[in-house]
Amino acid sequence: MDIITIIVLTGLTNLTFALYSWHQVSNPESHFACRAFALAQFIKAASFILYAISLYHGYDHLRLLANLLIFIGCWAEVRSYNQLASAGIKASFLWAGAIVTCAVFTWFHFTSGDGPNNTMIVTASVLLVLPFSASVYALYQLLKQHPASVFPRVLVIVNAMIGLFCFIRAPLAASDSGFTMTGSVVVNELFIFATFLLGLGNGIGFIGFLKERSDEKLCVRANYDYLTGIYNRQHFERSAQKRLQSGDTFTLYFLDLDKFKGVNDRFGHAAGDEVLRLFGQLLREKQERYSAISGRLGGEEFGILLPHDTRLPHDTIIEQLRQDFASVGEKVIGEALTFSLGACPSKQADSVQELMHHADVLLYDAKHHLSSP
Ligand SMILES: Nc1nc2c(ncn2[C@@H]2O[C@H](COP(=O)(O)OP(=O)(O)OP(=O)(O)O)[C@@H](O)[C@H]2O)c(=O)[nH]1
Repeated sequence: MDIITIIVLTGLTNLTFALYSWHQVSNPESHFACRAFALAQFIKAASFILYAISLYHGYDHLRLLANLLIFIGCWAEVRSYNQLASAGIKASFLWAGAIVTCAVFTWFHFTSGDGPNNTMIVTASVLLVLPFSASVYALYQLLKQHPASVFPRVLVIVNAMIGLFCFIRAPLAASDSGFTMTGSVVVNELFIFATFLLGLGNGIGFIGFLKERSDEKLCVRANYDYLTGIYNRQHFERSAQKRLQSGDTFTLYFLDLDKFKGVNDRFGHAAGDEVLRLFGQLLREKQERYSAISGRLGGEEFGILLPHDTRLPHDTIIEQLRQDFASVGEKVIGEALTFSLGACPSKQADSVQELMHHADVLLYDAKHHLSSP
């Protein structure tokens, strides 16, 4: 495969990533860095296609333009990684980087004589080390934030390797006057091909990372209650069913906040939300401390599944919860709040639905008792 073909392929690959990322911009789950990445890929795609045309026809000034677009595309890519990782690279640094690299390259282009000579390869290779170093810095921040994800690792390696290749290519080109883009230096073809493969890894790494994040967000949305951060009803029931099937013994408690409508009516919906949020937090603490499962089952209805081997007796845990909830009420609305509950031990039912039904009947009795004079 000759150099021009590889460059065209690189441009088409960039174009594919650009179109995909651009399509993702309208997806509400996607990261806002998608737009910057799409823009960078469009610029790079244009630069590689122009570069191929300039080599094919021998248009020097078109090649200068293509080279400048490559620099701008690489700095635009740094911007997208910077946004993705919130790495804190200032916009002024990116602008300065782009302007300086473009200016230096243009100067060399007009002073080193015509043609795709090796001085230009040396200059481009050296200058490209700068944006790739900045990319590695931003992506390393991303890796630190998401150490379990494979994609930031791939991105760091890929960008470090491209930077390294540029670094190695510069002295090789400088020491061999035949090392040009139009000459058939195998080493240069290998460099260009490796850069193409690495560019492929770059796009896959970025898109893979975005996909992983958006899947994670969807998973959280599907399984957790947005207000309290604990499981939603569906996930609570599923988790409880798993415990039941695995033969664990536990008691399921159905908790309903008392006179909650009054909280909303007298203190406003925001205060009501805050009470719900803090109650969810209390349940989450119990979940973490006692290997329990807690969930919001409906508006002001909650569930907690307490295993039978908890350090403290269940009565004590529930009493603590009552006291903590009273304090939440004091804090948010200046009055102690209470909840009613119904409980059902796991051995009394074969399914979670049955367990919840029994607990609900007892809860109803408790509520009825509460509202009776
Ligand atoms: N602030 C807020 N209120 C909610 C939310 N979901 C449900 N509610 C309110 O919870 C209240 C539940 O009212 P009721 O079912 O009458 O319950 P209650 O007032 O606690 O009465 P008892 O259960 O009989 O003590 C309604 O006013 C709902 O609007 C929510 O996400 N935020």
